[in-house]
Amino acid sequence: MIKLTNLSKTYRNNGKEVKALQDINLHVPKGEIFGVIGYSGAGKSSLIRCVNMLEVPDAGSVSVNGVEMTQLKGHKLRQARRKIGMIFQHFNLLQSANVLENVAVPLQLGGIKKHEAEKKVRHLLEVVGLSEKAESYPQQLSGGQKQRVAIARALASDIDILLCDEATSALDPQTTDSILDLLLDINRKFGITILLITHEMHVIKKICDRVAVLEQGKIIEENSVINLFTNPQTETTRRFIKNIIDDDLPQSIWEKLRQEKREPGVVLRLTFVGCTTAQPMLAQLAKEYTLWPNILYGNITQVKDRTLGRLIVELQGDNSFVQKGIGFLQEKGVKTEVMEHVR
Ligand SMILES: Nc1ncnc2c1ncn2[C@@H]1O[C@H](COP(=O)(O)OP(=O)(O)OP(=O)(O)O)[C@@H](O)[C@H]1O
Repeated sequence: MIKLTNLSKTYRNNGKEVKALQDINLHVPKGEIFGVIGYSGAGKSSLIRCVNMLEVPDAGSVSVNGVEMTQLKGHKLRQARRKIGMIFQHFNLLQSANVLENVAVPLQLGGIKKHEAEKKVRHLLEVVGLSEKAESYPQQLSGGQKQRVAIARALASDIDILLCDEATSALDPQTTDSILDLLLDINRKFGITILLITHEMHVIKKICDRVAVLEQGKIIEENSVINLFTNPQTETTRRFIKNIIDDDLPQSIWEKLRQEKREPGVVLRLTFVGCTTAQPMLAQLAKEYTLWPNILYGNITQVKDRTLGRLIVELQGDNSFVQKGIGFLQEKGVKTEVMEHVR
């Protein structure tokens, strides 16, 4: 649906060059929610704005629904853009127009009759949960309500694709979640493909199917979200994940483990996906391998519709049994990392 191939964008100001995007390759299939995450200045805005040609790339291809966007101009470009909605961090609503009029803007531009437009707008306001606010003006709305208006306005054009440019960055955590739920809802109900950019891993974790990590204009990692969480490849990704799942032990516990006279063993980080709970496996380790699992940390979280569990356990016992125990866990599909050997 969206295919970026060898995309590059360099800004040139007063003889200075900034390479904002370098050789980007990305494919977003129809119906998917795809997230691009990166720190400030990574090139996220440049990337998303190249999809609808708000920013024109210097090189490479932008194919949307099989149409090469870089080749379009004038009327043809406007026509292609009509199928690509966009929402922004600061909502971009007309302050002098009420909610109804704001949502009706694309319909008026499309020449739809007033009473038909109003019927459609009222339906869309119902979809985004804002029927009560049809006559209100933007300054009378909360941030979350303003974003709902912007989403309804995007939907008014019967879009195939929605681009979300840091759409929840100005909102508090609770409102962020309600807007993310709405995005998930319209993705499922209308089959709209969503490409979003964000600097918050929470956004990726809650609604995205796949994710690309952008750093200094380059994609340094791309994966399904669950695989990114279970098997991050770069330090940047690990840092993003650590912001929401901090699964290292506090220094005081490490010190205690190192100072106390203990049986030899290992400290393991276990990662398991799905509804498997680690508990029976730990009981089995004790029973079958005469190991003593000591749980030091535990966390279960939701990654879109999958469950991701993390445990840090100390396994005490004979080394050959420890190795067999690790083999047993791996056979059961549990990712096992040795954090430290305790002697
Ligand atoms: N119009 C411009 N002229 C010159 N440089 C620009 C322009 N727009 C962006 N840049 C530069 O390009 C790089 C990428 O910027 P971009 O806004 O795409 O990153 P970003 O990841 O979206 O950052 P942020 O999260 O802070 O918005 C940055 O170094 C930025 O300073």
